[in-house]
Amino acid sequence: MTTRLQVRDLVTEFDTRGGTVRALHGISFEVGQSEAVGIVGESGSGKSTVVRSVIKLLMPPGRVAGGSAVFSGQDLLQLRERDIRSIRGKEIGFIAQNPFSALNPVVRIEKQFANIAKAHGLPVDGASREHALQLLAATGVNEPQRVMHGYAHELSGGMAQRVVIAMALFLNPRLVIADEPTTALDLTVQRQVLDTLRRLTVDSGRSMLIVTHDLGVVAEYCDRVLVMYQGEIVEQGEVSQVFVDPQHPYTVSLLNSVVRPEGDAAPAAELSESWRP
Ligand SMILES: Nc1ncnc2c1ncn2[C@@H]1O[C@H](COP(=O)(O)OP(=O)(O)OP(=O)(O)O)[C@@H](O)[C@H]1O
Repeated sequence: MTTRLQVRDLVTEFDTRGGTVRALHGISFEVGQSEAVGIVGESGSGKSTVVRSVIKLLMPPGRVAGGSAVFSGQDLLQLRERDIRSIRGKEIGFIAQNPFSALNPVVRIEKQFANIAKAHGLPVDGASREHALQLLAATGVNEPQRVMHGYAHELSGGMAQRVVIAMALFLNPRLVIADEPTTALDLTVQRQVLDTLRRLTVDSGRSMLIVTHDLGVVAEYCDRVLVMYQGEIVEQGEVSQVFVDPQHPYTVSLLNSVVRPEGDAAPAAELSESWRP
């Protein structure tokens, strides 16, 4: 399998008043071509920090303190801001948890698509507009023409997230990174959006790295899984392997939390209590 992203010994720290907090303790993983990799783990385990570190979208006081993230032969972590910007959007699409934070409230959706193309020196013409409309339709946006003319505030959360996904796919990135892309959506919409995301990425030869707290999403949409606990990957492997025969006690407790007879998932705090390193 061709490796698309190779992360090695990633260390990320947050400088706080109380001192330096190490959020990632040297983690390593890969994402292959045509592969969807899920990152799971309880709240605060470091899932978002991983993806934000890799694409250099970590907000201060966070900083990468070590390691590498090689994509297309270059270490993203060593790139200057200008250079990583030319990769983000074009070669790596990013979908954040809150779609409204990714959309500009005062610019029409159509113009936002155009701005993405312009930022990468690509033509804005009838063909690019048609491509945007097709992506909006493919992600399940009703009346794409009307949406293109409108503003973000006119959209429901579900529609806004579909627009953000269409924007992330607009320049045909080879890797799409999504941080809890469907958490804000209701279950039916969640499935539709994830079906579309998988079809437009992995099924089209691209790769996907998706952060989620939902093991069902991983089981259904991912090929491999990384299980995180307190800033470390405690287990990783094929979903079919890890979910059927987990090797690490934390993975076991995580899986048990969703397959309880009474059908309730254990809250994260309880989950931590059930397994201590
Ligand atoms: N602004 C910050 N200041 C200090 N420490 C932080 C900050 N943001 C994150 N951290 C540290 O990084 C750890 C990982 O946070 P992160 O948001 O990556 O976790 P997560 O697994 O994505 O959680 P969630 O599922 O709730 O989004 C936290 O437990 C905390 O120790």
